[in-house]
Amino acid sequence: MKDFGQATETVQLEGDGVTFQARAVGPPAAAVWELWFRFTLKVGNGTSTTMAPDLNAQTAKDMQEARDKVSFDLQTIRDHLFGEHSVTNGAARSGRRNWESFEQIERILRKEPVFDKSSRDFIGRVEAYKRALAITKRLTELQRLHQWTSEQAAQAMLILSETLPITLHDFAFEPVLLGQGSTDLVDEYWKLVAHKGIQGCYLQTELGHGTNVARLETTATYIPETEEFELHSPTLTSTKWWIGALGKTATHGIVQAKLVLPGGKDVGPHLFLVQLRSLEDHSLYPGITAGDIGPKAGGAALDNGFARFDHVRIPWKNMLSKFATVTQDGRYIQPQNPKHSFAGMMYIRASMVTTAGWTLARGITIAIRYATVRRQGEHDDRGLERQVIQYPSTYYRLLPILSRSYVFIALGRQTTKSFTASAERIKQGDLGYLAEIHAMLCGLKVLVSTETINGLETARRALGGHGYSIFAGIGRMYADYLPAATFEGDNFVLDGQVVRAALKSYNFLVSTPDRPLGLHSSYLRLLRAGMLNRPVISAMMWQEHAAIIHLLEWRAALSVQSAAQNSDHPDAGINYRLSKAVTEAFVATQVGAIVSDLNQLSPNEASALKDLYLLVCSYLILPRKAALVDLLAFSLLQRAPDQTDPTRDLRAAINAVCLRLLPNAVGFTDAFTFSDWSLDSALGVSNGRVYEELWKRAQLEPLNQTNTTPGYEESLKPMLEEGRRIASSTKSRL
Ligand SMILES: Cc1cc2nc3c(=O)[nH]c(=O)nc-3n(C[C@H](O)[C@H](O)[C@H](O)COP(=O)(O)OP(=O)(O)OC[C@H]3O[C@@H](n4cnc5c(N)ncnc54)[C@H](O)[C@@H]3O)c2cc1C
Repeated sequence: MKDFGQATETVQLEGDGVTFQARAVGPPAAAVWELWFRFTLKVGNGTSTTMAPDLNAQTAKDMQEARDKVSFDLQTIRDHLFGEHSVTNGAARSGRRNWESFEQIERILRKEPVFDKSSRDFIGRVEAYKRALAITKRLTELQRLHQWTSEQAAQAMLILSETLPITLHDFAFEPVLLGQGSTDLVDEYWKLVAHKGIQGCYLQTELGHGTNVARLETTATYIPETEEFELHSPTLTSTKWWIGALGKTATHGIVQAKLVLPGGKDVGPHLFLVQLRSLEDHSLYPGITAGDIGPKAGGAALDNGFARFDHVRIPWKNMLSKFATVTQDGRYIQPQNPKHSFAGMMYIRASMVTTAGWTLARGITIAIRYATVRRQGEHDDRGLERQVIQYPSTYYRLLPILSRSYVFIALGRQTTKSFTASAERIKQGDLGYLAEIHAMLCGLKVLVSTETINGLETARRALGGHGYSIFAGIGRMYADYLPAATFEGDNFVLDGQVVRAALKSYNFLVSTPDRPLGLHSSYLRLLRAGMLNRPVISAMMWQEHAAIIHLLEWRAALSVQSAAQNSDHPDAGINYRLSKAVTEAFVATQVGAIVSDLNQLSPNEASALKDLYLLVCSYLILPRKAALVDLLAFSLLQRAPDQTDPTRDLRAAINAVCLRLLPNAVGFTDAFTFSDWSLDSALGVSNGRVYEELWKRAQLEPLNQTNTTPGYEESLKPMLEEGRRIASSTKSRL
């Protein structure tokens, strides 16, 4: 190693056609090394020399070039994405207005120091929890100050993208209390709930039981003499567990407990409002033992908690008795329709579709931006390596995620709309579509959470090693999002509910062929028409949304028919397969509806979006997807006489649509309009300068704040000293 002293010195290494040069500038201890290399390219008989570009500066150029290539008007795509979905004062707001509201909310949030994200990756759990409370407090103040609607408040949460205990109040406690409480109870509490004068949680799961609600052990025994219920946790396994916001935050909870009537009759789980903590000093109420369940794989800021009840008394009116009730003298009045109680869960699942869409949008924005500026591999005549997004194995992974995020956002809008409409009808006692909507939401919840989890991990891996850094932003999101596959119904359990509903619809169709079919089971109409209309496969059909959608509907219809006719079929994966078939057919038809609306747009934008949605449809059939297996199993995909591989045209079509989408990939992610502040990712920065951003963030690492590392004196130093001492006294090799 050469000591360069104070002077600027240069070393040079020459290889075959390449010259590396390195120069040290400044004093030896703090020399800044400048490295560059020179290519000597032989062109014909002559020789030309090219300086390799500055990799760091190139990132910004690559990003700009990618933006220059975008073929569509960004604002049109953005307005499509933000779509018409909200009705205020009876007037539909356009996508533009909706985005403006988004933008305005973000401008307000960005100014607030409490929402600063720069230190969040370096803090421990207690700090993360305290930060979440501070964020929640300010968010509530801002909502009041700016008179945000609940929809705007939800937008603020999406923009912030933080895990907050308040989520449980908004998405679980409030809808269940207001939807299932008696009029008197709702009258007493709605203002406190709306203005966050109390904080709620939803206590269903126990240590010993989650999915099987019927076997919950917590009891609520009615005492007619005092007109009270007595809540009790009789065993360790009856301890409520995993409850979001219960650990430290909630003042109140809705407890799912077995209702025991005077005389000891158990009439199964019912809901009760329980005050958990004092509104004076936040101490736990007598008879209640509660706390945080400890660290998790993600969600550090959320206090998932446990609770046990030791003969805790609550007043009679605290039973959520809109549908089932106990009279003051202790008689049980059954609900007219037990399905009424689905409504709370349905609300949460409907909102999960939108969350999934925007979560995926964040992940894919980071991945596509980074893959655009990251260069690896062979270099071209400018000395530039290839942008990793240009590798087929990269764009083939990333573009389908992009297309899915667009679909989930649109589906979320649609789902919330239809849920709101049906909730109104349910309130009026019209339960006609309840089962259908319940099945649809179960299926969608499974599909969007599974795809979002898979999509985030795929996007993270596409970032290479840097994807593992917390600064990339995807790992944190993945860890926080992961339990969505489990809460609000374990995905594999929900598959069973989708299948049960599908088989029921099929049986109705067989027994009453003229019965109208709901939206979620409209694919069954194909069985009515007979087998003659089975699709004819051709290379061209992979270019057509309608043809692919038709194929997916056929797959669903034949899968359900086959399962119904072979109920003793020994297929352990039948629920998973069938649920996927039914939900993917539904999603595909929804995509069809979105595509038919695109004709209102000008040709450039319409054709770009059509390609994006075509990729969603065709990707539903790809290998590793259950659909392909089903299509082959039901002979829906047959080999052309001149082909050996019946999937070849499909694979070629997917590659072709990816190549058409590729120049617009950055544009599609820009249309989400995430600011750098909101995205909070070193690899997803809008200007492409990812290396500078990584460098900047690494300097904030607390370990880097001292010259000598913490732990040096007590551990590292003695170990090194001992090692050197032994080395100096050891004569022979071990
Ligand atoms: C981060 C997080 C937050 C949560 N928040 C809350 C909350 O606020 N309130 C609350 O009440 N709960 C909450 N939960 C609990 C959550 O609702 C349950 O974890 C979920 O319902 C699954 O129950 P379980 O964990 O007991 O799993 P189990 O029911 O024990 O399931 C274990 C396995 O068995 C399979 N399985 C179980 N039953 C069946 C069946 N019938 N058919 C086929 N397979 C089956 C499942 O697929 C799973 O693989 C939360 C959980 C997490 C992870």
